[in-house]
Amino acid sequence: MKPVKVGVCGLGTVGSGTVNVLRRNAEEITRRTGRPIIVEQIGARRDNPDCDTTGINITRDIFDVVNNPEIDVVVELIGGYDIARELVLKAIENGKHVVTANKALIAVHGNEIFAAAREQGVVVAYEAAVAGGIPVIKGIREGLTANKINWLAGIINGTGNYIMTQMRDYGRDFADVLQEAQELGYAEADPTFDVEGIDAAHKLTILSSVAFGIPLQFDKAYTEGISKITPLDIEQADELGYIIKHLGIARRTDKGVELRVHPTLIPKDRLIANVHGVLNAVMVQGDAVGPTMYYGPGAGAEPTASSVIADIVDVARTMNTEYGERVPPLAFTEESLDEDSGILPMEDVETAYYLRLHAVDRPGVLARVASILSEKGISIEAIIQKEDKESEMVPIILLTHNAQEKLMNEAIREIESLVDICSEVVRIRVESLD
Ligand SMILES: NC(=O)C1=CN([C@@H]2O[C@H](COP(=O)(O)OP(=O)(O)OC[C@H]3O[C@@H](n4cnc5c(N)ncnc54)[C@H](O)[C@@H]3O)[C@@H](O)[C@H]2O)C=CC1
Ligand SMILES: N[C@@H](CC=O)C(=O)O
Ligand code: NA
Repeated sequence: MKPVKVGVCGLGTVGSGTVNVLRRNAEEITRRTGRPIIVEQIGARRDNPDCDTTGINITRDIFDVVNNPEIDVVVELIGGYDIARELVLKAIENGKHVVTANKALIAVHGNEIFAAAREQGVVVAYEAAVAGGIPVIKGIREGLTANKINWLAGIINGTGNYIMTQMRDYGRDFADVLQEAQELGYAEADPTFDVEGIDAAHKLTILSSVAFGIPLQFDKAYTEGISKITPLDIEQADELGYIIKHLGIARRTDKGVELRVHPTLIPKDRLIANVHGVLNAVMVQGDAVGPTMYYGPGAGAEPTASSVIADIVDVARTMNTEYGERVPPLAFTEESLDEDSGILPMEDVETAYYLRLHAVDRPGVLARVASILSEKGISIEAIIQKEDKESEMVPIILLTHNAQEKLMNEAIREIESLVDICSEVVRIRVESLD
């Protein structure tokens, strides 16, 4: 059968992984696809020593690839927002199918890109954009199609999980581990995207759309990173029976959709609490199936290539069908996307909290803190007051029951204004995930 001709734009970590795996497993892939998939052209600023490109046409201008009439599928692996958007829109205009690993692009410009793809009748596939090698988009979009999905929660940034695991298990320094994650090819070009939760928010935005059938709304996601997590909080959480993980959480409530990324205490006995290193996991709760979890490598050259190539194969299988016969890009038909389903402001979210205060060791401090919380209707589940014979200051750890974020913000402001409280209150949200 006629081969499918692919043009790869960007020959960094994922680009080289994709070319290497496509070539190494060519025979196996053809046995599945029924037709060969060949790399016709690569657009790259420079050669990559990790990738043998012998016999492949290389151009330094990625727009040569989208304008090449021979090419059926453009694979966008340059990353970033602006040039990637221009490249993908041009490819679509030229009638090419597109495969991308770029979550920033899909989360921010996806609504525009999918509309353009529909207009042209082409596919834009993005499995690699969420949780690297885990086929979670396919899992939700196709495998869970019978379900009303109520919530999902995931460890969806490999770099962040790798850093937190290395810090907790080996006491390593944050900056050292981040540098290692960059060398391993896990981190984004701008690693603050990983550390400050922006990358996770991109992925959560995409997951919420395919799970709930809502337009992509990255600008409404609440985002908090991992840079403020301290060894002391990791230790205290452990004593209370919890582990701290950086989670993306999307939940449908009567008031709107929660879309939030932040460090979270989760009970140590949950399966997802044991997902460490560069591994990712996404829990998805469907009304028919119940709880499910998708687990595997969240970053890295070949794991990500695995998803990119799965998308290329999907395109190869469906490129000769009508647009309406294919799985819609966001799982729900475009007409049925719920435009009115608002994202809940963070102040309206309800969750439980871990609070750590530093107080002067004087009688009555704890009572005053408890009274502030109680006036806001926030009830306390557990308190640990540490003794420190060498200091007048003591750490106090509180676990609360569910409370509205707005009321918790007010309570924290009042607690911080007490004369016996010596520093900012540390607040980490707590989720039971059951
Ligand atoms: N590294 C990973 O584990 C994963 C990365 N991704 C996504 O995959 C995409 C690529 O990521 P990586 O391969 O890690 O990045 P990378 O930085 O290793 O590779 C990007 C390559 O694109 C090239 N490039 C950028 N702009 C270009 C232009 N205008 N013309 C020609 N070449 C250009 C760069 O020189 C670089 O070689 C990004 O969107 C990233 O978010 C997704 C999942 C996992
Ligand atoms: N930088 C990302 C790469 C995969 O999406 C991560 O670390 O998860
Ligand atoms: Na994936």
